[in-house]
Amino acid sequence: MLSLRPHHTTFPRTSPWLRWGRHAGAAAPHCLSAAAPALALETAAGPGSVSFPILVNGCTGNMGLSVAEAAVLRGLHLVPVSFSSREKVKKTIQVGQTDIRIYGPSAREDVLSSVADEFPDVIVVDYTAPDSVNSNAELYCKIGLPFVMGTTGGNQQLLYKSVQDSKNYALISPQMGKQVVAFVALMRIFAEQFPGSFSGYHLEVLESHQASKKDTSGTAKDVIACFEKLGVPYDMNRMVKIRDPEQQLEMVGVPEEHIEGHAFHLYHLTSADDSVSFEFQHNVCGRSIYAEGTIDAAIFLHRKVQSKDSKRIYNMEDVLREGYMR
Ligand SMILES: NC(=O)C1=CN([C@@H]2O[C@H](COP(=O)(O)OP(=O)(O)OC[C@H]3O[C@@H](n4cnc5c(N)ncnc54)[C@H](O)[C@@H]3O)[C@@H](O)[C@H]2O)C=CC1
Ligand SMILES: O=C(O)C1=N[C@H](C(=O)O)C[C@H](O)C1
Repeated sequence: MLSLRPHHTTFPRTSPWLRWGRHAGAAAPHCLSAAAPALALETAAGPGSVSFPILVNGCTGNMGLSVAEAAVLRGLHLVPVSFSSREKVKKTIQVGQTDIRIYGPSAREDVLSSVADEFPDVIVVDYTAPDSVNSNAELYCKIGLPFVMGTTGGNQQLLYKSVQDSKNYALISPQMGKQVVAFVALMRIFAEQFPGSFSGYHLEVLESHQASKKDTSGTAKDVIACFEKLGVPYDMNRMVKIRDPEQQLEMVGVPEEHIEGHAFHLYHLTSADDSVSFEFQHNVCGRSIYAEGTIDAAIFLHRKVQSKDSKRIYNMEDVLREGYMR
């Protein structure tokens, strides 16, 4: 019998992830192993083939690098510049045949303006840090650079307002993994169809990410918003955030090779009298699902810009609805 009780701050011995963790051996084959060929990325582009310049901001980090590699594999033209939060950085990063020069913050506006002149059809992808979301977005909007914002956190209301006010094009999503996006969409439709249907239920949420993740899962926040509509209030401060590699190995069951890149989420609902329970999980090993989704998002946004679509702000559900769900 599951016994997730309110106000647990640590894992109870009977936590479903502890149970699940015992079967990690069975779960692991579903995850990409570290020895798998570099990303299971197709070289073919999505629906129809297309190529355009793409600038990936945050190439010094894990997601930025994965997206840059995926862009090359999908035949996009990688613009050879990216940025860092640190001023004194004399660095280049090689991705495929391209040497990407990394600039400090003071050069951002000049370099981006030159990029906009040289590559008028460029799409910018941002995978930086939560505290850079708003300032980066404001700059892209000021210069008129369409962007895909994969970075989570920041002030989301302000982010949307910046894009709206500038009439720039943007695709914003804390989750680029298309199958996970479809799951979140399902939860949203569920909540819209049956609001309040889980009134009286109790919700526990656990998320586990690599230790370097600074913020709380943006995806979990979106799913929780659906549970709230279903009638289950939730205090975000109660979310169990696991960043300790030992706990991830022993309790969560993350395969060792993915301790530095995983996103496991568990939502557990219990009825008031404990007689009914529901459990939802979405567990990702590695980053290929996000990198592939991000390239689809960039291709989608490029098409919207080229066709001068009147809608300016998109999310990943828009991408899926237009047939990019492969
Ligand atoms: N939308 C999605 O599907 C996903 C979103 N993310 C989000 O992407 C962001 C980055 O994640 P990771 O790559 O794992 O982090 P990371 O820490 O590996 O990389 C971030 C990089 O950005 C650099 N950076 C920080 N501020 C910057 C700035 N102002 N300008 C340029 N570069 C800057 C850092 O030096 C670092 O190299 C996080 O917010 C994370 O939550 C991560 C995975 C999937
Ligand atoms: O930082 C990550 O790794 C991830 N961040 C996104 C989020 O916060 O929802 C998506 C996924 O969980 C991976």
